[in-house]
Amino acid sequence: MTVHSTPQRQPAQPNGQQPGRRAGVDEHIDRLHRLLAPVLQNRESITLDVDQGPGGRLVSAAEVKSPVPLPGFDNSQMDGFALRLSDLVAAGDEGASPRLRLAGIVPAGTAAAELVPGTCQAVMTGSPIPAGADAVIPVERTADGFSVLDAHAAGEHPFVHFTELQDQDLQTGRFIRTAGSDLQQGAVILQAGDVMTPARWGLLAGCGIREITALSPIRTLVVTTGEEVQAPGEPLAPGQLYDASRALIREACQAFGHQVATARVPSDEPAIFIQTLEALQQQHQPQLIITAGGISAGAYEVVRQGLQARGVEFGSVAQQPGGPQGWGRLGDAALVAMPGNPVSTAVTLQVLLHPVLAALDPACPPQRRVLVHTAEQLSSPAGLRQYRRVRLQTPEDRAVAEAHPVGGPSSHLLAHLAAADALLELREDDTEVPAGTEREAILL
Ligand SMILES: Nc1nc2c(c(=O)[nH]1)N[C@H]1C(S)=C(S)[C@@H](COP(=O)(O)OP(=O)(O)OC[C@H]3O[C@@H](n4cnc5c(N)ncnc54)[C@H](O)[C@@H]3O)O[C@H]1N2
Ligand code: MOO
Repeated sequence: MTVHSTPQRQPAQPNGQQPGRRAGVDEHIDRLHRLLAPVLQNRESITLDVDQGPGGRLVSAAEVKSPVPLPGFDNSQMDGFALRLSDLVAAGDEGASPRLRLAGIVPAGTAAAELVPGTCQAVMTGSPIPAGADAVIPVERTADGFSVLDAHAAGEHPFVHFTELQDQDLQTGRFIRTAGSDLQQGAVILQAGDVMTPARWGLLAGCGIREITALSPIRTLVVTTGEEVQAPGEPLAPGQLYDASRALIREACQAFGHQVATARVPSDEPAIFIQTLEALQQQHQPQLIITAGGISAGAYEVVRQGLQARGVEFGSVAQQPGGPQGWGRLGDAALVAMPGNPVSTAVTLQVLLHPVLAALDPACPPQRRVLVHTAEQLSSPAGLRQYRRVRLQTPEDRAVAEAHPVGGPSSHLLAHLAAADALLELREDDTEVPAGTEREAILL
């Protein structure tokens, strides 16, 4: 959505942040948890067509039991001949290689006739096992292979000569996949809260189930702001830049399992911002609203100016990047106002929001943390938890990866963020961190 800016912009009143009072990172995570928990408490469910598949990360809303066993019937694991082992043993009694008459052919997808004693039937992988047969001998263990099928088709009843049989070929049940050996009829195949993996979709379809109910994905509305920010592809006037954060937040939230709508409000006029935001909220009915930009100490802080009057709080978190933060309710939705620098936005998503969503939403994959060793000497401001963009490399003789910084700590270094594979977490009391120090990193 595009809204034209007003020619005269109103400077913001002095920053609403409490000077000197910074919340700790964990304290702010708790705060976001308290904000989001009631909003995400009663999730709606949706009905999904198993054969179509909606895509995305979804979670089952109810238990599902299988109406059928798997396999659904005894069937062959090999292309070969179904027979009764006692017939085979009897046929080889004289020491000669045993032979049995071919009495029928069972293509996959057809019903098998009962096995006549002293005969065998040709079966393909997946063919039903004729009643009375107790093993399948693979076609490779016969003298003439499936050429005997031609003779059978011509109306003859040729012998099948079995050769090079070994002890394991003569085990009862050999190469028969019995009904229910994978799954019993009535067994629970999905619990409420299970994440829908490709194999689970396959299992539902394999059990012939047409519909399931899933938790409705969290609806998230992403709104980027700032008169200087333009949509990719538009011409840039002096001082303007492209909207990187909308794509960045959209993809992160989709990876969290959300259904995402996005908009850009290129107006630094708080009244226009609020009006547009309310229209978007009405249109998309989001449970979570994420804004980016316009919250710090500048003269034109459209998000803070607009939302403070609606009870949204703004303050500082003792982390870098991502210090300035806003949080609150806007009607039925929880709102998280993220700082505008793209790396600050990314750190807010990964460090502050992700653990809260992972705790509250079974569709959200967990944050992945690993222990690493710093590859070089680093410095960090006292009192802040600093997140450095790093590449992880594990030397051949080590078990723990080394974290190599990618660029400096500044929050505009988007290309460096894109080149990193983790956020190295330096602690509040870290000031000079020697190479080889063990710390945690969050995988991106
Ligand atoms: N005097 C102070 N100045 C600043 C402070 C402070 O405490 N005192 N905090 C700094 C920190 S830390 C951050 S982070 C930023 C946060 O600022 P805002 O949230 O108000 O964001 P903006 O000013 O709107 O933008 C900051 C920066 O990011 C660019 N931007 C914004 N939106 C996008 C987007 N969608 N895609 C790409 N880039 C975007 C914008 O052009 C600015 O360069 O404030 C510091 N200043
Ligand atoms: O805390 Mo800001 O996010 O560094 O640039």
